[in-house]
Amino acid sequence: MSGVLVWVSCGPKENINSLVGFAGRSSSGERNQRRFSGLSFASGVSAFSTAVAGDPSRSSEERVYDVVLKQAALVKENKRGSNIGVDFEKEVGADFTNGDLLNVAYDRCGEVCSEYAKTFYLGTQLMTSERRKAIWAIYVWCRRTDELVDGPNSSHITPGALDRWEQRLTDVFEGRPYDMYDAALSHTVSKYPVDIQPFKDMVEGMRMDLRKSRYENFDELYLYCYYVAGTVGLMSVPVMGIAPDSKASTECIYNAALALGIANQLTNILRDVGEDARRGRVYLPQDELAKAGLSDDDIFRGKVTEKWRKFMKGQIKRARMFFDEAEKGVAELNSASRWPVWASLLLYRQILDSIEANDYNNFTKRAYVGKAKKLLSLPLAYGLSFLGP
Ligand SMILES: CC(C)=CCC/C(C)=C/CC/C(C)=C/CC/C(C)=C/[C@@H]1[C@@H](COP(=O)(O)OP(=O)(O)O)[C@]1(C)CC/C=C(\C)CC/C=C(\C)CCC=C(C)C
Ligand SMILES: [Mn+2]
Repeated sequence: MSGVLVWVSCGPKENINSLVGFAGRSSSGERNQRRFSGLSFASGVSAFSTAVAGDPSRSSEERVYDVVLKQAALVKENKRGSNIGVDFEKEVGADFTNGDLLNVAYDRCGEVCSEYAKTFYLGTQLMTSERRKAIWAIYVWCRRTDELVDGPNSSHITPGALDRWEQRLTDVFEGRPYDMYDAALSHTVSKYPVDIQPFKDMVEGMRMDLRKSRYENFDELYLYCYYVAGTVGLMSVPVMGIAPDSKASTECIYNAALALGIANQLTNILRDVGEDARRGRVYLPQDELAKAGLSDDDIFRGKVTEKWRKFMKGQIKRARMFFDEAEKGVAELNSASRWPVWASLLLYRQILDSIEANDYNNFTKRAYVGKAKKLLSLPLAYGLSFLGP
């Protein structure tokens, strides 16, 4: 690995092996079927750069960390969170400067959110109304983007369609929304220091899903997880806000946000092994499978063996390490934003417990968190949200 990566953690300094490299790669140094179909495509293609591109000799972790530093710097420049971006009133077409229409647009985002992510929607109720609306707008954009490759029309999605979606994103950021949901996002990005890069990177993740169905090693998988989920953390922090009395560095808070996205996506992958295999997809790192004496065929066969249990234990351990890293940052967020974050963290984390309770049968049994456990997690999250910096 080239260079030494100094990872900024919000917690007490500790010397853990790289979360990325625990399964064999060298340590990176000190670490401190409800579908949303509201899609329409705009025309127009342009040339796109891969946001987290650059020197392929550098690890994904290093390249993604550059993005974390850049995002943190942007928010810092803006003194951790007032307004930058385009002047919405000036830039956006007359229709959407109408406050009523804008409220309708945000309400629509809220409706989508409550339909697709009920618990999360509930969690946003504690946030201030402005922040809540902005998080809904971001949620809807992410959901629509994900639907491009995961939704009912996914078989028709081409790289060209993703290019057009990315062009449309640029238009949204420049104050030219195409529809109501876009208008809400245009407004959000004009009010909060939200940068376009994590959004572009999520589109890049969708491109990756189109062209790739195997991951050679964890470095490749890490990049995918950043693209499709770590980005969500980076998009959300500028809206959720940082506690005024937080002494933590902005980098460490972004790092925790990234970790939560990665942890969620790894959990998603472990939960969906059987489902993904039936679609011909194996997200698990090929080199780690081989090291465990396993292959794609074992996954397609779907038999829980001792080898599989052992392998899964390692994968679950790694996902938990990312959750631990994320936990260190939640207290640093603005107090009203902590509840939804704790709720999503606790609920997603319990999916890992459920995989264990299913004796690692993630081929034919879907791990889920039952209603009772969900209900218990919400007051627990509420209690935890009082823990400040
Ligand atoms: C407050 C809060 C939790 C905010 C996040 C809200 C938001 C903008 C969510 C968007 C989620 C979304 C639709 C992402 C698109 C890609 C995708 C679907 C990723 C998977 C999510 C789980 O969805 P689901 O279980 O429905 O998956 P299926 O499509 O059905 O397979 C992901 C696994 C990733 C979601 C990632 C997050 C929610 C990251 C959250 C991180 C933060 C909010 C940062 C918190 C800050 C600190 C400091 C810890
Ligand atoms: Mn999905």
